[in-house]
Amino acid sequence: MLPPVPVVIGVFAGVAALVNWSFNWNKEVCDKKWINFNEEGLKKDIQTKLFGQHVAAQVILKAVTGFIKSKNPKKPLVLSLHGSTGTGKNFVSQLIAENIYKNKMRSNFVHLFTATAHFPHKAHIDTYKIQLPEWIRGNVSICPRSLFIFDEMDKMHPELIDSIKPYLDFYDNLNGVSYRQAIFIFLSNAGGENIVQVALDFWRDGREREEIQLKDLETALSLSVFNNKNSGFWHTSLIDKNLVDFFVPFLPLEFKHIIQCGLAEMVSKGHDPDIEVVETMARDLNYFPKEERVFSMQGCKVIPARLDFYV
Ligand SMILES: Nc1ncnc2c1ncn2[C@@H]1O[C@H](COP(=O)(O)OP(=O)(O)OP(=O)(O)O)[C@@H](O)[C@H]1O
Repeated sequence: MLPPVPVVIGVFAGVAALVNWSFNWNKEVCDKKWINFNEEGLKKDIQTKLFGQHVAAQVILKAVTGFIKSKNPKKPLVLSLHGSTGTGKNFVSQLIAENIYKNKMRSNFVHLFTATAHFPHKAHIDTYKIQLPEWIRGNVSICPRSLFIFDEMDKMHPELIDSIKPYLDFYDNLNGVSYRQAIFIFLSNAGGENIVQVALDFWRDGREREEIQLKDLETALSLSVFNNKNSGFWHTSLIDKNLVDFFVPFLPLEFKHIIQCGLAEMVSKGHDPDIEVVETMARDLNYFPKEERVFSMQGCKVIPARLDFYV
């Protein structure tokens, strides 16, 4: 005998609910289960994984921790990271994401934007400058604690920069969306050569690298010394309204940091760390000044590819 219709419907509804639940239980949502700042984790990662960046480490740790712990931020956190290639700007942005979002860089609430890749055609700027704010607005309305990483900021079109300025500002809300929980990280090489100059001056004066303080680098990061037209523009336009909370300098890396990066890379590739292998690889890289070979030209960027030839 067949079961009565209401029982069949009930069983079907139950199965459907179970399927729906099992499908959704692991779906990332904008809540504490998925977004939970690990203050100690960030501190430890910055202290143990980021090499040779004592100034940036201190500023970033303070800025991010202070902002996330603040009950009532008046604006989103805006960090601008500056320095030459391969010094750890993308890397530290990843460490930040990893200690806020359970899904790390794969989180739906972490957004990486590279103007030259996402918006490559200058002729389409009028469309882009509508799309970019819409994209930010859409993401923050889904999750107020969104993280935006803008790479190659110095190559971004001035009108695009203008289009995102309102979201970095002190507004309570814009069209019903509040941006005060969001974090914006801008990455650029702008000012990198000035930071290098400070590091070189310290080295020539026989002073320890660790003596370099943020105040020694402030001129290097100041607007007056930026000569690139675009980076000058974005810097002016963000600085003039105090939209950037912290300008963070990344120092050029030395031989000993290349060794640290190399050993860490060996471990992450599943090898036993081998100092001889790493030293051989490190010696084959390019350094400046030419004679003394103090600072690495490409920072740690080429290490993952180079190491493969040595292990
Ligand atoms: N200071 C550092 N400490 C530890 N690892 C580093 C550091 N700098 C670079 N690395 C390693 O090198 C890789 C490339 O560095 P990263 O992408 O962060 O450089 P970048 O400063 O963003 O360079 P670019 O300006 O060219 O984008 C990182 O993924 C990391 O593995």
